[in-house]
Amino acid sequence: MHNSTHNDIKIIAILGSTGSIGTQTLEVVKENPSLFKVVLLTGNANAALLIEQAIAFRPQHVAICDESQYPAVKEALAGYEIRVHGGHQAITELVTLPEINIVLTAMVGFAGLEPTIAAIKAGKTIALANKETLVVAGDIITELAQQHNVKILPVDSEHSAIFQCLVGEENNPIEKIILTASGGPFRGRNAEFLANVTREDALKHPNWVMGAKITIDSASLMNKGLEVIEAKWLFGLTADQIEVIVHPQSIVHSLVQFQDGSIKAQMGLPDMKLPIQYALAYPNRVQNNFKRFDFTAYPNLSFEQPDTKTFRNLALVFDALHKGGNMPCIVNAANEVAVAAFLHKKIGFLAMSDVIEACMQQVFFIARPNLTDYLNTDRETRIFAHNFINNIPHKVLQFDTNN
Ligand SMILES: NC(=O)C1=CN([C@@H]2O[C@H](COP(=O)(O)OP(=O)(O)OC[C@H]3O[C@@H](n4cnc5c(N)ncnc54)[C@H](OP(=O)(O)O)[C@@H]3O)[C@@H](O)[C@H]2O)C=CC1
Ligand SMILES: CC(=O)[C@@H](O)[C@H](O)COP(=O)(O)O
Ligand SMILES: [Mn+2]
Repeated sequence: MHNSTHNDIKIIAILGSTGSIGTQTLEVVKENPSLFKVVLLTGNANAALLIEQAIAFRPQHVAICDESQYPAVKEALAGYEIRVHGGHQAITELVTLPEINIVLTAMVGFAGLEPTIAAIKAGKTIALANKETLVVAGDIITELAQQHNVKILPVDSEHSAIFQCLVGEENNPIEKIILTASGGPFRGRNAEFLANVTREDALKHPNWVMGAKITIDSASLMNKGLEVIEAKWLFGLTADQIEVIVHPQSIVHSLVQFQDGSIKAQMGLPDMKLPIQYALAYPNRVQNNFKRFDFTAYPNLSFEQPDTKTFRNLALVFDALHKGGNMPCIVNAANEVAVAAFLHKKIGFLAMSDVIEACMQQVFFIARPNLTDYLNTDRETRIFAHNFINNIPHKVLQFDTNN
């Protein structure tokens, strides 16, 4: 384990550097060259951006998961002292490089699980954006982190907020946490309206610019469901200690209530660079020029109950949490397939919850899964979900007058 003082440079691997979190992380690194240096950048298919990032930041290694893009990246970086790797397995090996202090997991989906496990086993601090890792196998990840004395520092804005509220409260038990949700672009809408929304409608998040998958998750409230499970594992809570409240302005990023009833909140403008910087610089705070919050510009911060009858995903996630075992892993895989199908206009918005519910009912339940069980559950759920989608009657496919 490397211990850093305020003045030590931290050596960072960014998994998913070509995405929304990845590119913002590079902005933070660029602003703080005396604090952070990247040694590994990875992308899935965006070879052009990965090449551009490699030339700008000069990491020792880059890896592209989509092996068909490997020759292009290799050729473009031939004149530089940068080693180019291809395929998923390369990432799982590269995260163990001895010089790495922090692995920032910003790839999307289940693909984050195995590299994160490898990084923890190698003793690396994890700056965790990839919430799906904890949703799928939170028990294994948190136990491994304890065994290897590894910190998991949250990047997700809500969890960073809670983490920041807990500083100095190490001996004070949490009564409950309150996760804020924006409510997404369809807040206040009914099922009749949701039946006809398109991918373009759902991709218009009111407050955050993010990757497509998490943006759809936000619109369906699945993002908040995934965050409930993420919070359970990060902070050692029961489902009953986690409340979700809709806060359309996304200024209060989340809250912690202690046993004396006192509530602490962390606030600020919606900008992921702050939680990214906090995770990388932890335990220090670093001066920056991010736009500051002005209370008078937001005279009405509001809060309301989530509508879990219309947005069924959140209720399904609480069911999955109460059932435990491999049920959250089933929910995650079903949701990944459903979101991809929605983005490809194969199913409508409401059908995403149908896919998840059917998988929860039909995929084999395992009360005490091991890692192999999780990998099998993920694979079997995807097969079941694809079959289910292929059998959905035409009338519930996504309706889009533009096509
Ligand atoms: N965006 C945000 O503000 C927030 C995001 N998060 C979480 O962070 C993670 C990343 O989100 P976001 O940055 O928005 O997503 P993006 O879709 O913008 O970026 C995803 C990144 O992962 C890479 N990637 C995609 N599929 C795979 C795969 N199968 N294997 C390896 N790498 C892959 C992409 O590569 P390429 O582009 O080259 O294909 C890209 O670098 C998600 O888990 C999300 O829930 C959490 C809080 C906020
Ligand atoms: C920026 C971030 O952390 C996202 O997870 C965000 O919270 C999504 O917004 P919703 O509250 O709409 O899910
Ligand atoms: Mn979040």
